[in-house]
Amino acid sequence: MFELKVVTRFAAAHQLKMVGAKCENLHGHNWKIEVYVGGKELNKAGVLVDFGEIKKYVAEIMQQIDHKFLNELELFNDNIPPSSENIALYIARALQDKIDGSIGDSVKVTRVAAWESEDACATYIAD
Ligand SMILES: Nc1nc2c(c(=O)[nH]1)N=C([C@H](O)[C@H](O)COP(=O)(O)OP(=O)(O)OP(=O)(O)O)CN2
Ligand SMILES: [Zn+2]
Repeated sequence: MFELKVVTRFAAAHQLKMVGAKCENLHGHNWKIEVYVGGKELNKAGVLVDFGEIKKYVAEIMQQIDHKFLNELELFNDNIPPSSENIALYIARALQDKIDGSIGDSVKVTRVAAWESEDACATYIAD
């Protein structure tokens, strides 16, 4: 098994109702996102998938959330609040959709880590 990692960043605002009172106030973060994809077979170029292809898809996904008020996006709601956990889950699903539609099922998103500060990170690990 091979695993690749691509790192990106986005800035956004959010409010979270279910955690400490401080987080109920409108505030923002500069999230650092680590995306991992894995697979067993290398192509003729000797790579699992071109880093550039994954970077392109991740950049497209970032456009949906960068510099947005996340609570107002259709991606999130009261049942799916824009926590770092749900942000990681959204990115994982959106990236897998793009991979399925282009590369095929030889490459899977294995993990997405969403760092909302230097010392706090939520990771979604695919089944
Ligand atoms: N499991 C999660 N816990 C929290 C999340 C989250 O997404 N998943 N998010 C928040 C809020 O976004 C909040 O803005 C962060 O609060 P906090 O951790 O307190 O951030 P600080 O940088 O201010 O850290 P201090 O240690 O309080 O200085 C909260 N929890
Ligand atoms: Zn926050």
